[in-house]
Amino acid sequence: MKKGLTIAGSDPSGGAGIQADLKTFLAHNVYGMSVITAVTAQNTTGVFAIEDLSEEIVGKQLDAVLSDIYPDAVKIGMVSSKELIKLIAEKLKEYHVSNIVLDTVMVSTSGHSLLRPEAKEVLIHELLPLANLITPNIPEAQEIAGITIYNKEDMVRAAEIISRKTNAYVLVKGGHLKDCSDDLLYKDGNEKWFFMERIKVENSHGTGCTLSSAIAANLACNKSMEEAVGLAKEYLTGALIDGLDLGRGNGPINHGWNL
Ligand SMILES: Nc1ncnc2c1ncn2[C@@H]1O[C@H](COP(=O)(O)OP(=O)(O)OP(=O)(O)O)[C@@H](O)[C@H]1O
Ligand SMILES: Cc1ncc(CO)c(N)n1
Repeated sequence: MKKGLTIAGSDPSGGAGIQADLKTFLAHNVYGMSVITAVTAQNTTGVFAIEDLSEEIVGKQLDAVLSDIYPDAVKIGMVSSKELIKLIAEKLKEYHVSNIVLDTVMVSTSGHSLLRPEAKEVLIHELLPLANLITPNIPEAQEIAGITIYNKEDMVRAAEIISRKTNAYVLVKGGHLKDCSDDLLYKDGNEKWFFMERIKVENSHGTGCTLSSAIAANLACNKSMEEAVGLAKEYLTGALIDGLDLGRGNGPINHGWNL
Protein backbone atom coordinates (compact mmCIF):
# COMPACT_ATOMS: atom_id res chain seq x y z
CA MET A 1 0.00 0.00 0.00
CA LYS A 2 1.20 3.51 -0.80
CA LYS A 3 1.75 5.86 2.15
CA GLY A 4 1.11 9.58 2.50
CA LEU A 5 2.19 11.96 5.26
CA THR A 6 0.61 15.29 6.06
CA ILE A 7 2.48 17.89 8.11
CA ALA A 8 -0.19 20.44 9.03
CA GLY A 9 -2.46 22.01 11.62
CA SER A 10 -5.52 20.41 13.19
CA ASP A 11 -9.04 21.60 12.36
CA PRO A 12 -11.36 20.09 15.00
CA SER A 13 -14.40 20.63 12.76
CA GLY A 14 -12.82 18.26 10.23
CA GLY A 15 -13.12 20.33 7.05
CA ALA A 16 -9.54 21.51 6.61
CA GLY A 17 -6.03 20.76 7.89
CA ILE A 18 -4.88 17.36 9.09
CA GLN A 19 -8.41 15.97 9.20
CA ALA A 20 -9.17 16.86 5.57
CA ASP A 21 -5.82 15.47 4.47
CA LEU A 22 -6.25 12.11 6.22
CA LYS A 23 -9.77 11.67 4.82
CA THR A 24 -8.49 12.55 1.37
CA PHE A 25 -5.66 10.01 1.62
CA LEU A 26 -8.19 7.35 2.63
CA ALA A 27 -10.47 8.26 -0.29
CA HIS A 28 -7.46 7.56 -2.55
CA ASN A 29 -6.67 4.25 -0.85
CA VAL A 30 -3.41 5.73 0.46
CA TYR A 31 -2.31 4.94 4.03
CA GLY A 32 -2.43 8.25 5.91
CA MET A 33 0.01 9.53 8.55
CA SER A 34 0.13 12.94 10.21
CA VAL A 35 2.55 15.23 11.99
CA ILE A 36 0.60 17.96 13.76
CA THR A 37 2.23 21.42 13.80
CA ALA A 38 -0.52 23.40 15.54
CA VAL A 39 -3.90 22.92 17.14
CA THR A 40 -6.53 25.39 16.02
CA ALA A 41 -9.97 26.00 17.46
CA GLN A 42 -12.10 26.60 14.37
CA ASN A 43 -15.36 25.61 12.79
CA THR A 44 -17.43 26.55 9.76
CA THR A 45 -17.91 30.09 11.10
CA GLY A 46 -14.28 31.04 11.78
CA VAL A 47 -10.96 30.50 13.56
CA PHE A 48 -11.03 31.29 17.29
CA ALA A 49 -7.59 30.25 18.57
CA ILE A 50 -4.28 28.81 17.40
CA GLU A 51 -1.61 27.11 19.48
CA ASP A 52 1.64 25.98 17.90
CA LEU A 53 3.17 22.75 19.14
CA SER A 54 6.76 22.93 20.40
CA GLU A 55 9.73 22.31 18.14
CA GLU A 56 10.60 19.38 20.36
CA ILE A 57 7.37 17.46 19.83
CA VAL A 58 7.11 18.30 16.13
CA GLY A 59 10.70 17.08 15.67
CA LYS A 60 9.97 13.90 17.59
CA GLN A 61 6.84 13.23 15.55
CA LEU A 62 8.84 13.62 12.33
CA ASP A 63 11.61 11.30 13.58
CA ALA A 64 9.07 8.70 14.73
CA VAL A 65 7.31 8.56 11.37
CA LEU A 66 10.20 9.05 8.97
CA SER A 67 12.47 6.51 10.70
CA ASP A 68 9.80 3.81 10.57
CA ILE A 69 7.13 4.09 7.83
CA TYR A 70 8.66 6.00 4.95
CA PRO A 71 6.07 8.05 3.03
CA ASP A 72 5.72 7.90 -0.76
CA ALA A 73 4.59 11.53 -0.73
CA VAL A 74 4.31 14.38 1.78
CA LYS A 75 1.87 17.27 1.91
CA ILE A 76 2.81 20.31 4.00
CA GLY A 77 0.02 22.63 5.10
CA MET A 78 -0.17 25.14 7.94
CA VAL A 79 3.19 25.80 9.64
CA SER A 80 2.92 29.18 11.27
CA SER A 81 6.29 29.88 12.93
CA LYS A 82 9.74 30.31 11.43
CA GLU A 83 11.25 27.93 13.99
CA LEU A 84 8.91 25.10 12.92
CA ILE A 85 9.45 25.85 9.23
CA LYS A 86 13.24 25.59 9.70
CA LEU A 87 12.93 22.37 11.68
CA ILE A 88 10.68 20.73 9.07
CA ALA A 89 13.05 21.76 6.26
CA GLU A 90 15.99 20.19 8.14
CA LYS A 91 14.14 16.92 8.76
CA LEU A 92 12.94 16.63 5.16
CA LYS A 93 16.56 16.99 4.04
CA GLU A 94 17.90 14.63 6.71
CA TYR A 95 15.52 11.84 5.63
CA HIS A 96 15.81 12.59 1.87
CA VAL A 97 12.05 12.91 1.52
CA SER A 98 10.69 13.31 -2.02
CA ASN A 99 7.31 14.03 -3.64
CA ILE A 100 6.71 17.08 -1.45
CA VAL A 101 3.56 19.13 -2.06
CA LEU A 102 3.72 22.48 -0.25
CA ASP A 103 0.41 24.24 0.27
CA THR A 104 1.58 27.74 1.17
CA VAL A 105 -1.16 28.31 3.75
CA MET A 106 -1.19 31.95 4.90
CA VAL A 107 -4.73 33.10 5.66
CA SER A 108 -7.91 31.10 6.36
CA THR A 109 -11.01 31.60 4.20
CA SER A 110 -12.51 33.51 7.13
CA GLY A 111 -9.55 35.93 7.07
CA HIS A 112 -7.55 34.62 10.05
CA SER A 113 -3.76 34.65 9.71
CA LEU A 114 -2.29 31.12 9.75
CA LEU A 115 1.31 32.20 9.04
CA ARG A 116 3.10 34.74 11.21
CA PRO A 117 4.25 37.74 9.16
CA GLU A 118 7.92 37.24 10.09
CA ALA A 119 7.76 33.59 8.94
CA LYS A 120 6.84 34.37 5.32
CA GLU A 121 10.42 34.91 4.12
CA VAL A 122 11.59 31.76 5.92
CA LEU A 123 8.86 29.76 4.18
CA ILE A 124 9.98 31.16 0.83
CA HIS A 125 13.69 30.58 1.43
CA GLU A 126 13.69 27.30 3.37
CA LEU A 127 10.66 25.28 2.26
CA LEU A 128 9.95 26.41 -1.30
CA PRO A 129 13.26 25.05 -2.62
CA LEU A 130 12.52 21.57 -1.19
CA ALA A 131 9.07 21.20 -2.71
CA ASN A 132 8.15 19.34 -5.91
CA LEU A 133 4.93 21.33 -6.17
CA ILE A 134 3.70 24.47 -4.46
CA THR A 135 0.00 25.37 -4.53
CA PRO A 136 -0.61 29.06 -3.72
CA ASN A 137 -4.07 30.57 -4.02
CA ILE A 138 -4.33 34.08 -5.48
CA PRO A 139 -3.57 36.06 -2.27
CA GLU A 140 -0.63 33.74 -1.48
CA ALA A 141 0.72 33.96 -5.04
CA GLN A 142 0.54 37.76 -4.73
CA GLU A 143 2.53 37.65 -1.47
CA ILE A 144 5.22 35.33 -2.85
CA ALA A 145 5.54 36.96 -6.28
CA GLY A 146 5.13 40.53 -5.02
CA ILE A 147 2.58 41.51 -7.71
CA THR A 148 -1.17 42.10 -7.76
CA ILE A 149 -3.23 39.49 -9.62
CA TYR A 150 -6.38 40.75 -11.37
CA ASN A 151 -6.80 38.11 -14.08
CA LYS A 152 -5.43 34.97 -15.68
CA GLU A 153 -2.56 36.80 -17.45
CA ASP A 154 -1.42 37.96 -14.00
CA MET A 155 -1.63 34.36 -12.78
CA VAL A 156 0.90 33.40 -15.47
CA ARG A 157 3.16 36.32 -14.51
CA ALA A 158 3.04 35.34 -10.85
CA ALA A 159 3.81 31.69 -11.67
CA GLU A 160 6.85 32.81 -13.70
CA ILE A 161 8.15 34.94 -10.83
CA ILE A 162 7.53 32.23 -8.22
CA SER A 163 9.15 29.53 -10.31
CA ARG A 164 12.37 31.57 -10.33
CA LYS A 165 12.49 31.07 -6.54
CA THR A 166 12.15 27.28 -6.73
CA ASN A 167 12.70 24.26 -8.99
CA ALA A 168 9.18 23.13 -8.18
CA TYR A 169 6.07 23.03 -10.29
CA VAL A 170 3.81 25.94 -9.33
CA LEU A 171 0.03 25.51 -9.26
CA VAL A 172 -1.62 28.93 -9.01
CA LYS A 173 -5.24 28.29 -7.97
CA GLY A 174 -7.78 30.61 -9.54
CA GLY A 175 -10.57 30.06 -7.01
CA HIS A 176 -10.30 33.60 -5.62
CA LEU A 177 -10.87 35.30 -9.00
CA LYS A 178 -14.50 36.11 -9.79
CA ASP A 179 -16.39 33.12 -11.24
CA CYS A 180 -13.14 31.22 -11.78
CA SER A 181 -12.10 27.74 -10.79
CA ASP A 182 -9.30 27.33 -13.32
CA ASP A 183 -5.84 26.55 -12.02
CA LEU A 184 -2.49 27.06 -13.77
CA LEU A 185 0.31 24.48 -13.53
CA TYR A 186 3.62 26.06 -14.48
CA LYS A 187 7.18 24.84 -14.82
CA ASP A 188 10.16 25.91 -16.94
CA GLY A 189 8.08 28.17 -19.13
CA ASN A 190 5.40 25.52 -19.77
CA GLU A 191 1.80 26.42 -18.90
CA LYS A 192 -0.93 23.85 -18.43
CA TRP A 193 -4.40 25.07 -17.47
CA PHE A 194 -6.88 22.90 -15.60
CA PHE A 195 -10.36 24.13 -16.42
CA MET A 196 -13.26 23.18 -14.22
CA GLU A 197 -16.82 24.44 -14.06
CA ARG A 198 -17.50 26.77 -11.10
CA ILE A 199 -19.84 24.88 -8.80
CA LYS A 200 -22.46 27.05 -7.10
CA VAL A 201 -22.01 26.00 -3.49
CA GLU A 202 -22.39 27.56 -0.08
CA ASN A 203 -19.84 25.18 1.42
CA SER A 204 -16.20 25.15 0.35
CA HIS A 205 -14.20 25.08 3.60
CA GLY A 206 -10.93 23.21 3.08
CA THR A 207 -10.85 23.02 -0.72
CA GLY A 208 -7.19 24.08 -0.79
CA CYS A 209 -6.15 21.45 1.80
CA THR A 210 -8.13 18.78 0.00
CA LEU A 211 -6.68 19.59 -3.42
CA SER A 212 -3.07 19.51 -2.20
CA SER A 213 -3.47 16.26 -0.27
CA ALA A 214 -5.25 14.64 -3.24
CA ILE A 215 -2.31 15.65 -5.45
CA ALA A 216 0.12 14.17 -2.88
CA ALA A 217 -1.91 10.93 -2.79
CA ASN A 218 -1.78 10.70 -6.59
CA LEU A 219 1.98 11.34 -6.61
CA ALA A 220 2.38 8.60 -3.99
CA CYS A 221 0.62 6.31 -6.50
CA ASN A 222 3.27 7.14 -9.14
CA LYS A 223 1.13 9.49 -11.25
CA SER A 224 2.92 12.19 -13.22
CA MET A 225 2.50 15.75 -11.93
CA GLU A 226 -0.02 16.66 -14.67
CA GLU A 227 -2.03 13.52 -14.08
CA ALA A 228 -1.90 14.00 -10.31
CA VAL A 229 -3.27 17.54 -10.56
CA GLY A 230 -5.96 16.61 -13.11
CA LEU A 231 -7.23 13.69 -11.05
CA ALA A 232 -7.15 15.78 -7.85
CA LYS A 233 -9.27 18.50 -9.51
CA GLU A 234 -11.83 15.88 -10.55
CA TYR A 235 -11.91 14.46 -7.02
CA LEU A 236 -12.30 17.96 -5.51
CA THR A 237 -15.09 18.86 -7.93
CA GLY A 238 -16.95 15.68 -6.97
CA ALA A 239 -16.57 16.55 -3.29
CA LEU A 240 -18.00 20.05 -3.95
CA ILE A 241 -20.89 18.81 -6.12
CA ASP A 242 -21.88 16.28 -3.45
CA GLY A 243 -23.43 19.21 -1.59
CA LEU A 244 -22.75 18.25 2.02
CA ASP A 245 -24.41 20.80 4.30
CA LEU A 246 -22.95 20.92 7.82
CA GLY A 247 -22.55 23.77 10.30
CA ARG A 248 -23.81 27.34 10.39
CA GLY A 249 -21.10 28.88 8.21
CA ASN A 250 -18.91 27.89 5.27
CA GLY A 251 -19.24 24.14 5.67
CA PRO A 252 -16.91 21.30 4.67
CA ILE A 253 -16.99 19.34 1.42
CA ASN A 254 -17.60 15.59 1.32
CA HIS A 255 -14.13 14.03 1.20
CA GLY A 256 -15.65 10.55 0.99
CA TRP A 257 -18.02 11.22 -1.95
CA ASN A 258 -16.32 8.57 -4.08
CA LEU A 259 -16.35 5.75 -1.52
N1 LIG B 1 -17.01 26.81 -6.33
C1 LIG B 1 -16.01 26.09 -6.85
N2 LIG B 1 -16.22 25.26 -7.89
C2 LIG B 1 -15.21 24.52 -8.42
N3 LIG B 1 -13.96 24.56 -7.97
C3 LIG B 1 -13.67 25.37 -6.94
C4 LIG B 1 -14.66 26.17 -6.31
N4 LIG B 1 -14.08 26.88 -5.29
C5 LIG B 1 -12.79 26.52 -5.28
N5 LIG B 1 -12.52 25.63 -6.27
C6 LIG B 1 -11.25 24.99 -6.56
O1 LIG B 1 -10.74 24.57 -5.30
C7 LIG B 1 -9.31 24.62 -5.29
C8 LIG B 1 -8.87 25.50 -4.13
O2 LIG B 1 -9.17 26.82 -4.51
P1 LIG B 1 -8.90 28.15 -3.73
O3 LIG B 1 -8.26 29.09 -4.67
O4 LIG B 1 -10.19 28.55 -3.11
O5 LIG B 1 -7.84 27.66 -2.66
P2 LIG B 1 -7.63 28.01 -1.17
O6 LIG B 1 -7.95 29.45 -0.94
O7 LIG B 1 -6.24 27.57 -0.85
O8 LIG B 1 -8.65 27.11 -0.40
P3 LIG B 1 -9.16 27.26 1.13
O9 LIG B 1 -10.48 27.94 1.00
O10 LIG B 1 -9.27 25.87 1.60
O11 LIG B 1 -8.13 28.05 1.89
C9 LIG B 1 -8.93 25.14 -6.67
O12 LIG B 1 -8.66 24.06 -7.51
C10 LIG B 1 -10.15 25.90 -7.11
O13 LIG B 1 -10.20 25.99 -8.52
C1 LIG C 1 -5.52 23.85 10.17
C2 LIG C 1 -5.88 24.60 8.94
N1 LIG C 1 -5.05 24.50 7.86
C3 LIG C 1 -5.35 25.16 6.71
C4 LIG C 1 -6.49 25.93 6.63
C5 LIG C 1 -6.81 26.69 5.34
O1 LIG C 1 -7.97 26.29 4.77
C6 LIG C 1 -7.32 26.00 7.77
N2 LIG C 1 -8.48 26.73 7.76
N3 LIG C 1 -7.00 25.32 8.89
